[in-house]
Amino acid sequence: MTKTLLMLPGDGIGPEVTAQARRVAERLIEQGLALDIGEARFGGVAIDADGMPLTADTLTLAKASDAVLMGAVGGPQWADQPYGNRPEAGLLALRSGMNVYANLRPALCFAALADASSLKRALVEGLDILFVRELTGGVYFGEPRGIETLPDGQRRGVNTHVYTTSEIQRVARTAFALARGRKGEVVSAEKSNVMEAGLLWREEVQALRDAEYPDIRLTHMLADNMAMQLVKNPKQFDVILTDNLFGDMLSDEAGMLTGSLGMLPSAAIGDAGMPGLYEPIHGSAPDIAGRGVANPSASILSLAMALRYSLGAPELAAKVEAAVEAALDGGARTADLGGTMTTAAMGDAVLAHLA
Ligand SMILES: NC(=O)C1=CN([C@@H]2O[C@H](COP(=O)(O)OP(=O)(O)OC[C@H]3O[C@@H](n4cnc5c(N)ncnc54)[C@H](O)[C@@H]3O)[C@@H](O)[C@H]2O)C=CC1
Ligand SMILES: CC(C)CC(=O)C(=O)O
Ligand SMILES: [Mg+2]
Repeated sequence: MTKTLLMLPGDGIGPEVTAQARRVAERLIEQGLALDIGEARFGGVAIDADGMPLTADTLTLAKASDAVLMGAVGGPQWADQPYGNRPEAGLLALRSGMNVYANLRPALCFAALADASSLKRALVEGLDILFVRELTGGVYFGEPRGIETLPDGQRRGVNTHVYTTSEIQRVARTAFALARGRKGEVVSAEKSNVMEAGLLWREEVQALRDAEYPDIRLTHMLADNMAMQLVKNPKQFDVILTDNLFGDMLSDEAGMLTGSLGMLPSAAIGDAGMPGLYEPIHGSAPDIAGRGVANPSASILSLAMALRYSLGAPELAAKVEAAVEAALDGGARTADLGGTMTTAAMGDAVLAHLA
């Protein structure tokens, strides 16, 4: 049966990198993949055209698709929007609306890029970490939130870091299940020493492991220590389970271990059979947008994750990943990787291995 992919290119470098992922998807369609590709406005461009970053129609389309491939949203043009109408608020609403609570962020160091990392080759060669980040709860979503003016004239900004048992359990189940197909190890990161929500996280993850996944080796690590351990000895980690905020920061840090933030894809998934949301972990990169120099690898690798987790084509996912690896082995490099290739030339280099 023909599957459907909704593309949401978004802002900044989003349209530039998703254009290359689209070329890859179109090549696979030429080769027999049964896939319909649609596209909709999302983020800042949707604010400009429709007055809001995520219209009800776009959310309906996303939920009716098998997979959504998002570019990136945000930029200085929309900095004066009311907070709840910013491009980034649209992304939070999309994640929440699709109920994609588990964000898989693989940090894989391709052999050809071991010298592109800011760490020494020996520390990153063969690196293969899978972050499982909680995506629809925690401090990005907790209530109350806002900025208020106090009686004495000071202003007070409030966000609430909050988790419930079920929110912790469902993402932890995803991490444990994925760990069974890897090394059977999970390290869970929180700040249980200073945050009650972190203590609850630790207790619930441990209880779930004891009750349902006794075969998994679970350890707990405070998130600040993990930030340090990731640059000291990143290969000690296999699956990392963490919350929305710490997962956001720790996975960007891991991006540099692999050579560039422009290499890291992600998959946001929910309950079995529901559509997934796929996106690079990077943002809209206003500093390089419009110049055609962004690295499209993370977007192409996000398409591969969509093929694996939502489009029923794991063999094509592996084929796309192998094509990216072959392009890198052949010397293909955008500026972030120390090269001079344009975004489109990098796309060409990947397509050359998908003949
Ligand atoms: N998922 C999303 O849509 C996200 C959106 N954002 C938004 O993006 C905007 C910019 O945020 P920043 O903090 O600058 O983070 P960013 O991830 O956009 O950029 C950080 C740095 O990495 C570089 N970079 C990122 N992706 C790259 C790529 N594919 N190729 C080469 N270089 C790349 C950028 O040029 C920049 O120097 C903000 O409005 C932010 O809110 C940030 C993160 C995620
Ligand atoms: C809502 C996003 C802009 C947050 C973020 O940086 C991310 O999810 O990686
Ligand atoms: Mg981020």
